[in-house]
Amino acid sequence: MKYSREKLIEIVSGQMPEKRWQHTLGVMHTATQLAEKYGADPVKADLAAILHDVAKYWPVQEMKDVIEESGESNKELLQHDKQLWHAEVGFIVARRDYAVEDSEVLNAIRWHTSGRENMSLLDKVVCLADYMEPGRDFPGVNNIRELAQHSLEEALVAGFDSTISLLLTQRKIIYPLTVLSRNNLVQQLKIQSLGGL
Ligand SMILES: Nc1ncnc2c1ncn2[C@@H]1O[C@H](COP(=O)(O)OP(=O)(O)O)[C@@H](O)[C@H]1O
Repeated sequence: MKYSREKLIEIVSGQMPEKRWQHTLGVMHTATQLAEKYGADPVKADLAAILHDVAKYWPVQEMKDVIEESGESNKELLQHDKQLWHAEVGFIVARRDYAVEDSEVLNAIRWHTSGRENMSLLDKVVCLADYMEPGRDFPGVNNIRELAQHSLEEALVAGFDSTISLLLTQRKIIYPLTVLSRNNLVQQLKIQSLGGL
């Protein structure tokens, strides 16, 4: 890491409006709690949470340039909704500008919006914290918070289902990885329930 936590917070908070920074503070708090509850590393959860939306308010062209110029980015993402780009850009700049080297942290930033198949424990913690931090208010958020008290996977499926349902009502294109991620979690839950028989 290039900066102290305090300095990192100062730099990242300066790149977004106050409201989005309040959301980030909520994600930091919730991600740390979830990490402690489910056995992920709370320090890594906190760092990924600080950086997860770092690029959210970057100009679209700057996000596009970063994705196009990076040797490690998924260029196919540029064919999909711009709203998805900030996670990939966050993943790239976390290493490039802030010298974050931990691949678990980098991946949790990268997959926090779309999810992916076989999400790591830290991916799940950060993605779920993004859905349910205290400042979130959307239909179904309380159900997600309740499910999170006993299962990361149950809560995340409810989170992805709410995103997918909203996109359906808006007749938007669904990024396929989110569907794969959701199905994979449902599969994990099936296996867990068979194990418990
Ligand atoms: N799987 C997806 N496919 C297409 N668009 C998506 C998908 N997931 C999220 N989005 C879009 O990206 C936006 C931002 O997602 P996210 O970063 O999780 O939310 P927020 O801005 O509320 O933190 C969503 O409101 C939605 O419009």
